[in-house]
Amino acid sequence: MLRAHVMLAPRAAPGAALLPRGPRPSPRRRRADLVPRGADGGERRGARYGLADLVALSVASTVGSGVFSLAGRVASQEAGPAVVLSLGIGAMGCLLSATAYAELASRVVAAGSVYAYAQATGLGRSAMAVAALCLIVEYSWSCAAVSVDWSGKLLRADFGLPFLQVLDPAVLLVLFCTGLLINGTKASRLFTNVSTVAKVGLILFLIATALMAFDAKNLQPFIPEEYGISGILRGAIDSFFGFLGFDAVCALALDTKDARRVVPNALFLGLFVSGGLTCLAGFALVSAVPASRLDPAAGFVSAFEILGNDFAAAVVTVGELLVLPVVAFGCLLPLGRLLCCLAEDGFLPAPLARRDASDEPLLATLLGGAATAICAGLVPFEDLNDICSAAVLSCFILASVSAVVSRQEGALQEQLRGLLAVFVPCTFFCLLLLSPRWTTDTALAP
Ligand SMILES: NC(=[NH2+])NCCC[C@H](N)C(=O)O
Repeated sequence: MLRAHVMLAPRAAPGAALLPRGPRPSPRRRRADLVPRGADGGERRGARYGLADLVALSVASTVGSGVFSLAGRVASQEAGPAVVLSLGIGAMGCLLSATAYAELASRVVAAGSVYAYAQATGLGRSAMAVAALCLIVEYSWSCAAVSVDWSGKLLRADFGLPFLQVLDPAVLLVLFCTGLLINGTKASRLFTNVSTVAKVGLILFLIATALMAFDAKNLQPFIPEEYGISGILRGAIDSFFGFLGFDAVCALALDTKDARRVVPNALFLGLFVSGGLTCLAGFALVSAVPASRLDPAAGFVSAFEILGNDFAAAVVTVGELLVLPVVAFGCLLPLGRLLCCLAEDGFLPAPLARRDASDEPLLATLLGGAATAICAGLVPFEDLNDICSAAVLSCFILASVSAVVSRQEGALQEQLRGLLAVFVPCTFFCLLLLSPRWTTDTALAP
């Protein structure tokens, strides 16, 4: 039997005190507040994450291919110096979805992200099932895709490590991330924070080094004739992947102090930092060398080679390998919590809902890690990428419709729910059918 994990409740219910301060919500929205069952506002005992941790996690799981692969690729093949506009449009698209996530996260404290939002707004079991499936695919397959991409870079760098001939580095990375998660919050938080600081440091180094070679001539013409506006928009679609991952923080709501305030703030702050760094890196790249001379597969490395700065090129090659694993980790972290939440609701076998002494979903994390390692070892990269993109888009659609439905009342809300019970699954299957056509050969092909 399905056990309601979150539910609609009147404003006076326990937990309402945790609603964010600031401008008072309109009376209409106040009546539709969504609060989790339980008198503690939904937080688990010993909620351990704060704003800085969540922003670090958001940047950790978001900043990656946008800087290291997509900026160079879009600049050299689709938009020229106007790559900055492509990146900006991609970031704006994610920011719009982030507003829906933030509104819901300020009203629902649960580990299930879009799944919990669909549940709390009463979208019905089919929408909840689609949400759960999309989230599992998003977390697990994007972790596998990032690991496969990282493994390709490692093998190309050819450090002469004999055991890499036998063991697949992508599988090893997923197992490493799983091991860290099992080790508990302390190890995970340390790894995330240290890797994020290193990643931000590396990107600031890239930006500063590239800007030192700034030449305004490289930005002329800003929109090359052969690419035009359509090139900028194609580039925006490709760069979209570079901004995904910001929603990972929603899955940590139960582990966060004052989640209703902290999670929405972390969503925006994380996306601002990630978006700002990625756009600035794109600008620095095309201002340092002519976009047409960049190697689409090796963005910054090729730029520094053209500039004759071998030291910077070596720093990027090694630095990228060191800081990318945290992107895979950021994808895997929410997966165990989601599986645990699904088990609590009766969608998955009950043992998966078990938590260890420090309240970590041990079995669910192990299962999620093992399944992801198998995907990383067996599924071709393009398939991972296509299905993952379809799943993420479905999650964004679900978050937006949940936000819209939760603002309505009475008969209109009922009608919308009925409509969406059909619309959501249909959209998901259409996206699945269409995905190979519009995402193959985009983003991170190794
Ligand atoms: N939850 C996700 N979809 N994660 C994928 C994150 C990928 C990350 N933005 C990158 O460019 O490497």
